[in-house]
Amino acid sequence: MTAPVLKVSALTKRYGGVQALDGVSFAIAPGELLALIGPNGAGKSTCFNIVNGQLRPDSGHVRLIGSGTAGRDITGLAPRRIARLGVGRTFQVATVFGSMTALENVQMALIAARGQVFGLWRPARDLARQEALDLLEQTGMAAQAGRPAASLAYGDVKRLELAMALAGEPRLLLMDEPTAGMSAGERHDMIALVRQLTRVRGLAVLFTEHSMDVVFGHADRVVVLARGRLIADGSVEAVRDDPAVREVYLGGIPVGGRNER
Ligand SMILES: Nc1ncnc2c1ncn2[C@@H]1O[C@H](COP(=O)(O)OP(=O)(O)OP(=O)(O)O)[C@@H](O)[C@H]1O
Repeated sequence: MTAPVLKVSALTKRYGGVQALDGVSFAIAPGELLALIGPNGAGKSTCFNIVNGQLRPDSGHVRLIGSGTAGRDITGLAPRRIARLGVGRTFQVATVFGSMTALENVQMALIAARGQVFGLWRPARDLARQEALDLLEQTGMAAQAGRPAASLAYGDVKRLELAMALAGEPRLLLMDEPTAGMSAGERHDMIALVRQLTRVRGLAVLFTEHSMDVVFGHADRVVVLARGRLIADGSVEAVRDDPAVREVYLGGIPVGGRNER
């Protein structure tokens, strides 16, 4: 693997009597599309929330690695600080402002990412306009720029959310079930777009996903959690054929052999 952008080492997290994470370690490289999968309750959300600072692990570390550095320990930093260091996130339920247009939503995201302040001498509608249009173009949303977000189709809202996440110029993007609620065609289009963005921008994407067709059709690598433990980390082919994955994750059913959870 090329030098990673992020490394998690020996993460553990317990909620009362539940061991949600138990010594989980993996890394992700620039330009890589890495799927984090596992059955319900495996620890995926806990892992995400630790990486972006919403949760503090009981032990273990998250390191963000810059070019030529051994890595900055970001464990337990506030989510806002982690975001500013280059870790973005999209959520299962999209977070856009319905009454604002798609363009205004992305402008807001750009302004917020830069910590810019509205000036009385300059109308807000002009701020970051071209950059916002560029991001809408990159996410296939240029034609929808002037439409209120509330009037957009579901798949387009998810694209808009992606454009907004890119406004922070992340080096790593965490995507929580990016294709949840989509039809098979929409799922394919969405993940193909994400795939393209990883290639063009050198962006690393860590995503959780229940649709096995998305994971095994598009990911570069797959990390599998089961009851808080990492049971596999490898290529799509290696993970699909891994007996431990078949047994623990899908009870012996060939992984990727069905489309839905
Ligand atoms: N706040 C909490 N308090 C107590 N237990 C929790 C809490 N959050 C998660 N858990 C438990 O920790 C374990 C891991 O949960 P987590 O949500 O990380 O799994 P997941 O893989 O994201 O599951 P899903 O696919 O269902 O979203 C589960 O057993 C869950 O019930």
